[in-house]
Order: sequence, then C-alpha cells, then structure tokens
Amino acid sequence: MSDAPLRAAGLECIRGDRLLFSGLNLNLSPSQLLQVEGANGAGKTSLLRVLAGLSRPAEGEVLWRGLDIQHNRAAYFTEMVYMGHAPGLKAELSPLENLKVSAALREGPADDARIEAALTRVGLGGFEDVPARGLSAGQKQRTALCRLLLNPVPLWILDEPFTALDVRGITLVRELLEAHLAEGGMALMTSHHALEVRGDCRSLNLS
Ligand SMILES: Nc1ncnc2c1ncn2[C@@H]1O[C@H](COP(=O)(O)OP(=O)(O)OP(=O)(O)O)[C@@H](O)[C@H]1O
Repeated sequence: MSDAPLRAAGLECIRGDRLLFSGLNLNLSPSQLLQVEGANGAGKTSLLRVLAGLSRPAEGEVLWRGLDIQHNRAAYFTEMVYMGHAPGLKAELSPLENLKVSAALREGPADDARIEAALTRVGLGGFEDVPARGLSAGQKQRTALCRLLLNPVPLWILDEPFTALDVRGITLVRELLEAHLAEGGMALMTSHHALEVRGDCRSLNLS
C-alpha cells in the first residue's frame, strides 16, 4: 500500500443527474504536484472540493495520513489550504485586515509586519489599506495568494489559481509552487493554462 500522505480510492461524484467520475484513485506524495485537467464541466472543481473535504463523494474515500478526512476534518484543515475560484475577501476590509482575520481564524493573531511582507512579495506593496472592493480582480487574487505564504501547510489545493493574473502574477504562482515543492510540500491544482513547474509534476485528465 502507498504511504503517500494524500490518498483517494474509488471516488465517485454525481452532480444533478450526471455522473462526473467513478472509480477514481489518486496518491500525492511530498514534493509532488498533481494537475487536474479536463474540459469545462468535466468535474475538476467537484473533484478538488471532494479532496478538500468540502463535499462528500457518492462513493469512495479520501485519506490524509491514513485517516478519512470526513472523520478528521479539524486535523486535516490545519494541514491543508484550499483556494477556490473566488478570492474569498470581505469587500469592506483591506488586504491587511482580510489577512489578519483569516490568520486569526486559523493560527491565532498574525503580526502586521509579516502580512505586509507577504503583500509586498505578491506585488501589493502600497495597497495594504485599500478596501478590497477597490482592488482589481488580479489584485484580489494576489491577496488570496498571500494565504499560502502566511500559513505554511504541506498541502495546497488550488482551483484555477491563475484567474485574473497577468504574466507576472502567473510567474509568481509558478515560483510559489516551485518553492513549496522544493520544501517537500504537495499541491493539487486545476488550470486551463499550460504551466511548466519545475519538480515532480503529474497530471490527471478527467475528460
Ligand atoms: N451545485 C451544482 N448542482 C448541480 N450540478 C452542478 C453543481 N455544480 C456543478 N455542477 C455540474 O457539475 C459538472 C462539473 O462541474 P465542475 O465545476 O466540477 O466542472 P469543472 O471541470 O471545474 O469546470 P470548469 O472548467 O468550467 O471550471 C458541470 O456539468 C456542472 O454543471
């Protein structure tokens, strides 16, 4: 049996009256990236939500370090970050405030200097105090990416992380992924962009 930290076996997913996939197995080991590919509507987001423990499969199980994530959600959520389609920011709060709130919800109060350094790293120096409703789509996405820097966890699950990003933003995500893999992290990702990431990269096609 594989000793990969993330293992899924026999996954089946049905949305409405459509069977999206069945009998799906996957493993993810340290320093690996798995890119989930497929046409619009193939079930990529549905699969990522199941792997993140946000929805339940019709059949099968997802194991994290050998334990079913549905029965060990609290432990799983301390070791995994999920970034969905939407950046998930409160419109009236600034990037600094949004990140303080999300850090406080996860690992306790965060220090401003660390958050400001992360915002600078993602190219948002000078925008720390602008309410999120006044940011562009790409700037909101960059704010969301800061969560990866501020909350170092082994597993990233990223649904379309390049949404709204310009060329430099796409390079930034690639660099973050490469550093994460080099440190032994794991990542699952969907993307319609072809992306060359240095490291152990695999793909799973749902079409
Ligand atoms: N809440 C829902 N209720 C019913 N069907 C849904 C729901 N959400 C998604 N679906 C259906 O499930 C299928 C897969 O959707 P999903 O979002 O997983 O696809 P995707 O591969 O991520 O697509 P895209 O590339 O467009 O983001 C689609 O046919 C969609 O219509």
